[in-house]
Amino acid sequence: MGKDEKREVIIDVQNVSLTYETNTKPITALEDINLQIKKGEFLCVLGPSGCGKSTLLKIIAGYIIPTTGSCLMQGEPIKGPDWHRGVVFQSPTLYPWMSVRKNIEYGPRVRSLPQDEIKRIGQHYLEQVGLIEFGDKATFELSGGMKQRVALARALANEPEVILMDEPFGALDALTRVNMQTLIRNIWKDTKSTIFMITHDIDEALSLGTKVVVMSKTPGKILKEFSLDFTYTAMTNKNGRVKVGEEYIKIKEEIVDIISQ
Ligand SMILES: Nc1ncnc2c1ncn2[C@@H]1O[C@H](COP(=O)(O)OP(=O)(O)OP(=O)(O)O)[C@@H](O)[C@H]1O
Repeated sequence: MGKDEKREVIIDVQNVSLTYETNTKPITALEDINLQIKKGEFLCVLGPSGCGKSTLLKIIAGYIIPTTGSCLMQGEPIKGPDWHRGVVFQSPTLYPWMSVRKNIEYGPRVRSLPQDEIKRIGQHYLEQVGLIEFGDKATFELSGGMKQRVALARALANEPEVILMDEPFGALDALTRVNMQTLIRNIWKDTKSTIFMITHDIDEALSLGTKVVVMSKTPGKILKEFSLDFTYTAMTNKNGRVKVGEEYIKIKEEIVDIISQ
């Protein structure tokens, strides 16, 4: 038995299908999805455009309820959004009238935590995403990568059990993207959090994920799950990057074949 098999299941997606009712005809976005996310896992989801990745994330987040099947968090049905599941989207939805620090402190403030605890959390996550000098800036003064770091810190500030990310680095330039990947890997390692991340980038999935799930084109089904450890090699590599060897290339080619079927 591998170490992942012994871990506690946090999210359990059981026989989930989702059909959107539209003005013309119903659209079945997901069909019979079964997926378990275990504590401490970094799960990356890959699949062709429109295969239902965001729909699956929205079900786990509690934004939409499956048409059939169920989605459980620690054994309880997910009935709506909850701060135990932090969400980060491709375009950061920050509050422009609040400073960077206030954006990060937003969740703890809404949860009415004590003032000194709110300040401590704000400071801690500003530091963690490397924005300590930008706490008093307005969010419109930041670059795209910095905004995304604020969005990440804002999600982390609730210390959620699970972080759900939908293409979080999709709008960033290549260099910022690599830096963000290193940042998220380090945060995942330091906070021992559980991450569910959608990406279109196979290299990103392979270099971050401890598990990579590949979905079919619409209606989305899970075609294959890969358990990986490339992300651990990046942590020990001096340059912080994954070593691209024979095994990596073999898996990447297999994923390309599956996605382009
Ligand atoms: N609110 C909605 N109403 C109707 N159809 C929808 C809705 N949201 C998504 N769909 C449809 O459901 C299918 C899955 O969409 P979804 O956004 O989940 O896919 P995706 O894999 O995340 O796509 P992409 O990779 O392009 O972001 C698509 O056919 C899409 O058009």
